[in-house]
Amino acid sequence: SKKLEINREQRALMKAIVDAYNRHQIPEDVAKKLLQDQYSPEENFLLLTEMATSQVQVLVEFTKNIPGFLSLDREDQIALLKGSAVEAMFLRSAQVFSRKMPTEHTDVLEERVRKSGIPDEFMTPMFNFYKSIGELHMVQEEQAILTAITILTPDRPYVKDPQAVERLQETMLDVLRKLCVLQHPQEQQYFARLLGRLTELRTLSHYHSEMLASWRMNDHKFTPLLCEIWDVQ
Ligand SMILES: O=C(c1ccccc1)c1ccc(-c2nc3ccccc3n2[C@H](C(=O)NC2CCCCC2)C2CCCCC2)cc1
Repeated sequence: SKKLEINREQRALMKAIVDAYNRHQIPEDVAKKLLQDQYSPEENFLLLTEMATSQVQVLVEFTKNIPGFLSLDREDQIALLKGSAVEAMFLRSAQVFSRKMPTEHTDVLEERVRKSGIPDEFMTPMFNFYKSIGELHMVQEEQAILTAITILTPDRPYVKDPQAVERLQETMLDVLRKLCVLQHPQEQQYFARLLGRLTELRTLSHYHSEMLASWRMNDHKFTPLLCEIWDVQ
C-alpha cells in the first residue's frame, strides 16, 4: 500500500545515510585486538580512549552527511553531537559485540570486556543492552538510521530549536518504520522493539561518568576531545 511504500525521496535519504555510515567505519577493529590479547586495566583504558576518540571523529563525519543536519542552528549541531556521543559509542560497541563471529570468539570477547577494568555493577546493564541489540539482527540500513535517530534527539540539553530537530528525526523514524516492516514482516512489533532499545541506551549512558570514574585504575587520562564530549577532568 502507499502508506508502507518507501518513496523515491526516502530511498535517497536512506542511501545517503547508509553510504555515510559505511564510509565512516572505525579504522582499527577493537574486537580483533581484544581477541588477540588480554590487556591490563591501564592498557584497556588507553584502548578505550583511543577507540572512543576516533569514533567521535567518525561520528562527526557521519552526522554531517545526515540530510538537513548542516542546516540546523550551528550551536544546536554541537549540542546534538555532545548529547548523543556516549549513546552512539554504546550503540557502536553493541554492534561490534553482536557482529557475526564464531561462538568461541564471542565468548572470549565477552570475557575480555568483563575483565577489562569496568566496574562490575555496570556489567549486567551493559551486556543486557548488547544482547538485546544482538537479538534484533539489525540490517545495516537499520543500524545506520537508528544511529541518525539517536543523534537527532530533540530533547538534548541546550538545544534551542527542538522543533527543527524533531522534524528531521520524524523523517528518519518514518523511513525506519517502513524499513522494519519490509525487513521483518513476521515481527509485527519489531519497530517498537527497536525504539525501545533507544530508551535502554539512554539509561545505560546515564551512568557514563560513574563508569569512567570507577574504572579500576588511578590517574585516568583522556584526550581533549573526550574531556569535551564525556564531561570529565
Ligand atoms: O565504561 C565504558 C564507558 C562508557 C561511557 C563512557 C566512557 C566509557 C565502556 C565503553 C565501551 C565498552 C566496550 N564495549 C564493547 C563491546 C565490544 C567490543 C568493545 C567494547 N568496548 C570498548 C571499546 O573499545 N568500544 C569501542 C567500540 C567501537 C566504538 C568506540 C568504542 C572496549 C575498550 C577496551 C576494554 C574492553 C572494552 C565498555 C565500557
